[in-house]
Amino acid sequence: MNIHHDTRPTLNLIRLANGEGLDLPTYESKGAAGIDLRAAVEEAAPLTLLPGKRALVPTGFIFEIPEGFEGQVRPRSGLAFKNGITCLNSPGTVDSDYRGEVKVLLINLGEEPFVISRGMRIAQMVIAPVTQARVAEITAASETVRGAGGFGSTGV
Ligand SMILES: O=c1ccn([C@H]2C[C@H](O)[C@@H](COP(=O)(O)OP(=O)(O)OP(=O)(O)O)O2)c(=O)[nH]1
Ligand SMILES: [Mg+2]
Repeated sequence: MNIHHDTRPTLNLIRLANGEGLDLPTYESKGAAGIDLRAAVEEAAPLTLLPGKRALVPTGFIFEIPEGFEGQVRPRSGLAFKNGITCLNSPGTVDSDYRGEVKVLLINLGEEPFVISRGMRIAQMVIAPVTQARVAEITAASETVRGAGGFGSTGV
């Protein structure tokens, strides 16, 4: 007998009033890395993002990111390629202790106005493990071959 345990961490979602009727955010293909996030703007009031402008777009859900993980809010490449729409703070960080609505900070880097309608898939969230380091102040850095060289110090 084969017993398969689902070892994936659980992502609890809480639907907010503005998320009523929206599809549950989900992986759109079997191997998708990100969960697509949908715009919870009002049906009757699509959001027009003018060139160069930004907007914080609601998703209609609280995501309870499991402890030891983060949610990375990333752009969708199709919107970026076709319309110049991206996430200004990419990748956005959703902390595991955040209990507010997940929002997406979109910016229009294209040349045309972009209309965001209710339910449009505007970004994706990748659930990724994080390590919290123990922070310790010391007085001198240890020596390495690289030393302070950076920002192209090894050539092109
Ligand atoms: O794209 C994003 C980025 C952040 N957040 C939420 C979840 C995250 O846990 C919280 C804080 O984000 P961050 O730490 O990046 O922003 P901050 O400017 O440091 O705000 P805070 O002082 O609240 O930590 O805002 C989103 O909903 N979407
Ligand atoms: Mg912060």
